[in-house]
Amino acid sequence: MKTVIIGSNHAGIAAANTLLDNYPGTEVVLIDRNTNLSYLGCGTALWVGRQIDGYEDLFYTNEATFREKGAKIFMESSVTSIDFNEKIVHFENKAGEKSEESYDKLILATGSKPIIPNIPGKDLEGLHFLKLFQEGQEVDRDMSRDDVQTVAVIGAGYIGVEIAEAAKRRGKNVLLFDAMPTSLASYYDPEFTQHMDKNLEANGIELHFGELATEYKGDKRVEQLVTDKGTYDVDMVINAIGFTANSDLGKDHLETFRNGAYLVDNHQKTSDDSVYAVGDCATIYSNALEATTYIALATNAVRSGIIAGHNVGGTELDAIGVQGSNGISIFGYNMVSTGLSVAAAKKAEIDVDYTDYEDLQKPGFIKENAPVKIRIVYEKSSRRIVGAQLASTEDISANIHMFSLAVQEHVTIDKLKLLDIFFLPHFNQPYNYITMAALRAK
Ligand SMILES: Cc1cc2nc3c(=O)[nH]c(=O)nc-3n(C[C@H](O)[C@H](O)[C@H](O)COP(=O)(O)OP(=O)(O)OC[C@H]3O[C@@H](n4cnc5c(N)ncnc54)[C@H](O)[C@@H]3O)c2cc1C
Ligand SMILES: NC(=O)c1ccc[n+]([C@@H]2O[C@H](COP(=O)([O-])OP(=O)(O)OC[C@H]3O[C@@H](n4cnc5c(N)ncnc54)[C@H](O)[C@@H]3O)[C@@H](O)[C@H]2O)c1
Repeated sequence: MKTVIIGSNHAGIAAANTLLDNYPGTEVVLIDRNTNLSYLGCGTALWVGRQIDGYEDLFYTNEATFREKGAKIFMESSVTSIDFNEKIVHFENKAGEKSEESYDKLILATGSKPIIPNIPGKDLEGLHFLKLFQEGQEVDRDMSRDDVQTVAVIGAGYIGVEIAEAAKRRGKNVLLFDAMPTSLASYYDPEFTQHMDKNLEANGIELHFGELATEYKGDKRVEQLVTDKGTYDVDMVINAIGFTANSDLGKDHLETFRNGAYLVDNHQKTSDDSVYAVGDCATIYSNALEATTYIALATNAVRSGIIAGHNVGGTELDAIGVQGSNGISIFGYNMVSTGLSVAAAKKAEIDVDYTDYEDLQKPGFIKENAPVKIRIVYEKSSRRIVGAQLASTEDISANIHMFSLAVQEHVTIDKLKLLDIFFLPHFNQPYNYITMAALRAK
């Protein structure tokens, strides 16, 4: 059997490795238009902000590894069209030479693309996006210019907040804009984001929330950013207002979600029996929403690639859904969340309650210690946990995995009240904040 995989980043790589490692004799062809594969975008802000030495270690595999495993791989080759009836993929390399590959099964792993603000001045120099490795390089180069003193970041989601920190670490004046009244509004409730916002301000980032960019102004290069509330002199702009699915190749043939992502079943199969879709170009099932949705994360890309790989290889494997678990660490302030915030539940018309608690991570007699804030969100009628948020300068990140499982398994808030949680002063308190939050639930 021959499988063609379009897109060889996290999702395509996971699908290819699953097939090559578990199904000997299977024929795998990978096609990607980029020069590189496996770039961990999560490292861009660390590298641009000089928290790590360089970008070299942000790649975890390469073309040669796939060749050694027996795959055919075409880099710098763009798929231009797919004949879904004849099962042929047409592609073109950078020299303009056209080729084609037939398939028995096709895996679409074409990922996502940044949403481009469609406002006047969008073709000026000094405007950036942050998706590809090459875009990270351009941002890094621009930040190295002496005449770049003020950087505007539009979108205070994950990319925006991370790159704002990086720009500040590079000594720039940083202005951070978002349409919402706080940073990270898609992931946390205001009771949590207010702490991140204070943290950003305390570290010298100028916040402009509830403000919409309307125009970029400049001669050749951007010089001003105009919003609905003011005009700002800027030397560089980084746009980070979210991703949308890159489904150009199959959107006329396959069923799609409201944002254009390929609709997939729990085997990652699309509406065409021979075609699978994985990662950021596909939908995903949310256990919190109990519905199909879209969540662009590397973690989901890898898992969905594994699922498609096995199903294509001949082992039936069902996706178990996701919670969209995520985390961020900015100037030493750590936040993690899973499932739905109260605001997200409200938007999805799920009637929820929540329980909050705040305490020191460890007993008071331990010197290296800091407060932890927790919120657990649960559905009023069923009492199932639908989400959790934690924040602290302590590393509280691993707690969120348990809440992810709780959401996945529809555990009720009442089940959490007497859960056996160990105590050791080096790590936590006998009256654990998770227990205390659960006990306080209405
Ligand atoms: C700056 C940044 C930081 C991030 N941080 C995190 C994080 O900390 N944690 C996390 O979980 N996620 C993070 N993400 C999100 C994560 O990177 C994406 O969810 C992930 O890359 C999705 O993987 P993918 O393989 O589905 O798609 P993509 O990474 O978008 O890859 C798609 C591939 O398809 C190729 N392709 C597309 N069209 C064609 C075509 N026509 N022909 C040939 N090839 C094609 C592209 O060249 C690309 O290589 C971050 C993203 C960015 C940009
Ligand atoms: N730490 C992590 O896990 C991590 C890090 C980076 C990226 N990612 C993922 O990559 C994807 C893309 O990240 P992202 O930061 O671009 O998206 P995002 O969805 O996290 O944030 C986009 C932000 O832009 C704002 N926005 C939207 N339209 C706007 C407009 N017109 N003007 C001003 N603000 C506007 C939104 O309110 C939101 O806060 C996301 O799925 C994200 O979860 C994850």
